[in-house]
Amino acid sequence: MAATNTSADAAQMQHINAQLEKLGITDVPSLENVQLFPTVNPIDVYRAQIIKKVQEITGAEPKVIDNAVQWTQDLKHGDLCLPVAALRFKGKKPDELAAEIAEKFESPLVQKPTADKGFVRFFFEPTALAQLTGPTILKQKDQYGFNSSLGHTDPSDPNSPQKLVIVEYSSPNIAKEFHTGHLRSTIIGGFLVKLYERAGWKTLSMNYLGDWGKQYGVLSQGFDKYGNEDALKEDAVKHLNEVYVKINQDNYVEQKPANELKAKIDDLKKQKVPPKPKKPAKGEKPQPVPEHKWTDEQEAELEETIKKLQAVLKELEEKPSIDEKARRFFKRMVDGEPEAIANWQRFRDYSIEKYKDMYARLNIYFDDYSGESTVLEEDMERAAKVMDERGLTELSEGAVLVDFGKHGKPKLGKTLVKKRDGTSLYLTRDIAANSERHDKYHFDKMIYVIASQQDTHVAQFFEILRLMGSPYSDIVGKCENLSFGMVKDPKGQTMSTRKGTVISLADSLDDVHNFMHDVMKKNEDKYKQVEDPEGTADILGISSIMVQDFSGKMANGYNFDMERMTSFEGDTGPYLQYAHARLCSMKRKSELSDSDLANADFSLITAKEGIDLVRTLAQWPDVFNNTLKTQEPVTVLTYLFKMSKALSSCYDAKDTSNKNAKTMSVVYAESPEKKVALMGLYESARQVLANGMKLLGLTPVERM
Ligand SMILES: NC(=[NH2+])NCCC[C@H](N)C(=O)O
Repeated sequence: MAATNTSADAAQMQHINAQLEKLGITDVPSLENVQLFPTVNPIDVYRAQIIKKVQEITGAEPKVIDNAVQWTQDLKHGDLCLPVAALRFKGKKPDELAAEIAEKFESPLVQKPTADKGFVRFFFEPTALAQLTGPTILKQKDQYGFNSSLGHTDPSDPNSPQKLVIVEYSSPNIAKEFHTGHLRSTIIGGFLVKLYERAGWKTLSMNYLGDWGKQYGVLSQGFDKYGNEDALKEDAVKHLNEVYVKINQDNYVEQKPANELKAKIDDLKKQKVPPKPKKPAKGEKPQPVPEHKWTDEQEAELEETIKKLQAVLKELEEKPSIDEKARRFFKRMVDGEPEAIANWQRFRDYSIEKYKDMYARLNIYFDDYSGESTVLEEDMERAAKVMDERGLTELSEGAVLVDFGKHGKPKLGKTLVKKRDGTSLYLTRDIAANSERHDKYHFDKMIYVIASQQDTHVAQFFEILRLMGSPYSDIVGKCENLSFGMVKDPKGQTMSTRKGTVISLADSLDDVHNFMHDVMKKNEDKYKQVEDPEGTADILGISSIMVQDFSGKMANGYNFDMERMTSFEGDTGPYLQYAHARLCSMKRKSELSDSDLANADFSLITAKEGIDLVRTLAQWPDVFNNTLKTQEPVTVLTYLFKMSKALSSCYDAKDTSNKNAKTMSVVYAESPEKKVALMGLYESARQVLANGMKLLGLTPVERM
């Protein structure tokens, strides 16, 4: 859980004021509008300035101006821009108003703006921007860009209580494969938790294990037959999966004769019914109906055969099968029989232990391992009663179902909420768990990170909760479903356990690890200097997977392509890690300390490439705020690649504005002051890169 830093904002403001004073800039709007921004960053000073001046010129409300001012996609369109139509100003045409604002606008921080049709484009004074931004980043370090007041019930009061968000994610099924879908849920959920923490929320990571249902009755029988204590302790996830696969094969073989018989009977029954005439295609004449010319004896004979087969089937089905035994066993588990529960409990505990190892590799920790098994029968009973009282449910052949068509949502179809034998379902458990969590934690928001294949399931359970009325409907009002697209194989094919094409988490982590380790070993000198090469290879591998996952919108699927994601070229994890490690190496070689850099004179950064890098670094706080709105990791990632590109164009840039200036290389700097300034700039870039990477859940490496 995150903690807030109550005095941070005041301190930040003081620091910025001191910087401004040093720059001799006093006409900054007494910074009154800065209170619009919960956390103060240089970019906010510019916003405040623009708001103030635009207010003076147009008389528009500061809040309205604040909402209208946008950042630009490309620096050539300015640092911030104002689409004047968004001021909702009656009387003047947008381009006239834009021209008027550009004409009258004056500020020591901002150059003369340009009017571009209905837009006013603001370009910051580069020297002042560098002198404000660089020192701010070097001072705020791993806090730069984040906004810890948003998670408070009153963002302007750091002493007001923090809000709580529960993120439910990962949620694998015990004994079944931990597949790429679970991996995707895990890293997206991990990102959301970090995002909310950085915005000052209290967060709770919840893992809702698939650990209940008849399949655990199947598993128990499998363990009796194929289980091995040592293997269970060694790697429960792997072992239980093997056992589960074997017992399911047995189950399949066992049921094969009955299933074949069923198919045969269906086939015979079909023969009894005369074939239906085919619907004629457009323009075609109706075909004559083939005659059903069976004699009565033949009919009777067929009838007889069907009866015989049905008798055999009945006999087969009455033998206690694995399936039937599993059903009975599960019933005993539901009834809480200690003997029935004992094995299952061990399976669960050992599996969690193993999951924890895997999560640690991904830098992810859960506060609560709940699961389908933890949902209380009495809560499901209570929910069932409410559903009944509200007229939501109906009986159908002994089972209970909801027909959404009768409640204005025909698209959601029908769904079972209780089986004929009275046991609960996945859906029933989700319904009851929702309010249980609220009773336990009183969350302000809960986000379910679930694969899009389950969109209908989530839509159904949310809708049922809404229909159930208060308090259920109030609680579901605080819930969000974050649905993500499917991960496919490199050729874009669906991965399936049956086809043997599912990539398991452990295997894919090991594969990328090995790949990156081989890459590292190719450079012997560097390799020798890496303190923990195995650990570093792991981090690089995981970065590859995560960056690939975050490269598009979450709703879109992608192809799991080991070759592409591990490449050092293109927008990949290794590329970002390399950019970070290179900056670290530069700092080591410069032999400058943080306190040397604290005195960096950023006015010495004059090359266009350097200025553009500063301008990009100044945007980071806005990118963070925007990410909170989109909740999309790609918002962060796109920015980090843009920034890394601005950075790499600095490496061989020459300062054309200054005859004596050399390249932007720290080593060849023309004076000790310039060396410090350049290193200060690169260290600021490293800090922003690290902040962004960590927000995504990546661990930036110092050497590789
Ligand atoms: N509340 C939920 N239904 N969460 C999603 C659970 C995912 C489920 N265990 C699965 O692997 O498919």
